[in-house]
Amino acid sequence: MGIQTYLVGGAVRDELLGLPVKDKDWVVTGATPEDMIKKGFRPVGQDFPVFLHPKTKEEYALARTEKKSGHGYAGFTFFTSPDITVEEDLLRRDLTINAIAKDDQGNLIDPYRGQKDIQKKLLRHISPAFREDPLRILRVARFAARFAPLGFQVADETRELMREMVQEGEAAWLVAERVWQETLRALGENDPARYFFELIEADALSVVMPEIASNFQSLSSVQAKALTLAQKDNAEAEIRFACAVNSAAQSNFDNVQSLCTRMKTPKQFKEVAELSAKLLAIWQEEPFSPEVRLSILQQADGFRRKDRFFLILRACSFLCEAADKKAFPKDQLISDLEKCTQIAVKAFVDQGLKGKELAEAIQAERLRVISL
Ligand SMILES: Nc1ccn([C@@H]2O[C@H](COP(=O)(O)OP(=O)(O)OP(=O)(O)O)[C@@H](O)[C@H]2O)c(=O)n1
Repeated sequence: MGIQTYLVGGAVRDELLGLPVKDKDWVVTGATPEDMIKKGFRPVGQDFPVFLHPKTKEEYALARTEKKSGHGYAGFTFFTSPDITVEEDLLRRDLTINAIAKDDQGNLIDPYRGQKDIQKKLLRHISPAFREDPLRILRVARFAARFAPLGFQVADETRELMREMVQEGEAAWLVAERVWQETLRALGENDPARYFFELIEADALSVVMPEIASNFQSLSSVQAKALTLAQKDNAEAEIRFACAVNSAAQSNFDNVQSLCTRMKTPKQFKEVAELSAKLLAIWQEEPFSPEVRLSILQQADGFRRKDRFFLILRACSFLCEAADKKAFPKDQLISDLEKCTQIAVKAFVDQGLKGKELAEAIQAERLRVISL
């Protein structure tokens, strides 16, 4: 038989979909780790049968079978041997469309009918082994978010299986950091709201992100609409996140805070989400006087954190638009900020003002310029 190399996974899928191919993953059959090292490949990690190509640095994995040995994501043992066929390797994978291989002659090896599912636009699991990895619940939701605009749907039986896994408590084993990683990737997809809807369909959102489960109960929720507006405007991930987690409820601040802390989201995501919720509440509840506008600039630290302030303002705008509320006064606040930043602080210092006095004088001047 000798050593055979196959292109697998996302690269083959994307090629068949006519999409640009990003990462190329390869599977090698008929080889031992020693064979790979002799050919100049570099092993990745200690006991994982994955190697980097000496030139391209692409990943070459020895064909393997996997077996679950515990709960959640940690418990996996795998078995690798030169006898394992590419078909056996494909069987352990998640979705049929991800389980097509291409040999070096260009022939497709498609034992689980991935091409047919590409035609039918179905995200369908390959075998009951799908349930061995709860992360796949999130992956399916993420692939739905990516491919929904191409007309893809999750197959009924896969939805059913995902629901069963959640009922059996499998989703509860997902560590928060993994949930965040998948969620961040999903936020960048073409239909990010679909990710949350698929998790609702599987009854998984209330397990992995209970703090925001109520935000996606309806397809036309404000959060879903805001998230879609943000995506259409190519908005940054922080803005998309702020749209997804926002809620008019008073308990929202605590919810966002606990969600971000639990998932260990980067600081900027937490701050943009919290501050946009805060600014919206101020704007909705108080008259939009120069004093309130100045207080908004200060509370959001717009003077020092201008880039972050713009993210917050855009998140607020999408949320207001989605709620059919009057437009958020983004341009007004930007203009206020510009006027304030033009104040020559030096003139006050030159007058001999210091400390509290200086701060008060600048404050008064800021209020004066934005009231003009
Ligand atoms: N929990 C997982 C992770 C990965 N895979 C398999 O490993 C391949 C490579 O995984 P990955 O690079 O994460 O995904 P891609 O399908 O390449 O998708 P992306 O375009 O998002 O990288 C997948 O196609 C799938 O066959 C899997 O079955 N189960």
